[in-house]
Amino acid sequence: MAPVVSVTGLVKTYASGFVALNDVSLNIEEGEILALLGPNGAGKTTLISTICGITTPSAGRVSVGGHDTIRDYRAARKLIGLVPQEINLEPFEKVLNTVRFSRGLFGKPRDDAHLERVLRQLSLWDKKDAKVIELSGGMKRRVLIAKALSHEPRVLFLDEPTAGVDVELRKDLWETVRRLKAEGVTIILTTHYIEEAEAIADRIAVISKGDILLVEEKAALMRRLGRKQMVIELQAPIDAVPEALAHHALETGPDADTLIYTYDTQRERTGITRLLNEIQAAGLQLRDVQTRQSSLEEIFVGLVQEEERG
Ligand SMILES: Nc1ncnc2c1ncn2[C@@H]1O[C@H](COP(=O)(O)OP(=O)(O)OP(=O)(O)O)[C@@H](O)[C@H]1O
Repeated sequence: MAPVVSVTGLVKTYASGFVALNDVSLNIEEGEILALLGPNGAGKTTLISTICGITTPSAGRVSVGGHDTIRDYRAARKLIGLVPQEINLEPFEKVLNTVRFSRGLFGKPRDDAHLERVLRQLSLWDKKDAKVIELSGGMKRRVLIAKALSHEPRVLFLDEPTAGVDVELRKDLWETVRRLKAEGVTIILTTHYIEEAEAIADRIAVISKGDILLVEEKAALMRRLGRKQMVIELQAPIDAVPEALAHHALETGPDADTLIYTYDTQRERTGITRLLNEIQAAGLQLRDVQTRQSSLEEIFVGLVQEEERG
């Protein structure tokens, strides 16, 4: 199946001469949730704006639903919903009107039943007659999402949708994103909350200094780059790791009563059985053993640091 969004050799050099996107190529499949992760200034917003046809590329091409975003701008733009990072709403307009107006901008016929569904999904229906200025920050962000969904887009871009949104509402937004995916909408989101990407994305793209460092299925990425740690609690603190265990590259925990063993789950042998046997042979008594998987956050920080070191 052809990708719903196809980005090829995209370069964006701003008038200042700054290269914000450096030969970016990326395919986005219909119906997936792709999280775009990257540090501040990496180029996430520039990439989204260029795909949405708001920023003109310096080189390369983008197509959405098979329509070139420059030659066939209107057809491409009709398929796209964009929730921008900045809240740019008319303060004295009523919620329903502002959403209805957005739909009209795309030349779609009036469909109040659709708008009611969208506003109800976003828990905004009881605010439909409120003026934007009367809403809280989280509600305004949901109005932005309602506007972006007003013309029934096939591809929805969310640029940091949960910035400044409380935990409860963030969970509600994730739920909305999942529901949209179930309806077949393709979703691309940027976020600084890595647990958000971990929770809802199918694939992760990491961008740094205008380059895409990787695009990979989340589960595969975590398997490939993830490490596991075994935390071994001892009955009593130790002064140092016994000589007999030195070849295991163990670390000691802060209270010297834990040993931390980092291993690669991809390897055929993890070395766990041997380690536990040798711990027993060294005369150490165990209190408890736990394992933990490194998080996407640790993987992400590692990747970006590697890139920075060049
Ligand atoms: N209009 C512009 N003119 C010149 N430089 C710009 C312009 N817009 C963005 N930039 C620069 O391009 C780089 C990428 O910015 P962009 O907003 O795409 O990053 P981002 O990854 O979305 O960052 P953040 O996480 O902070 O939102 C930054 O260094 C920024 O200063």
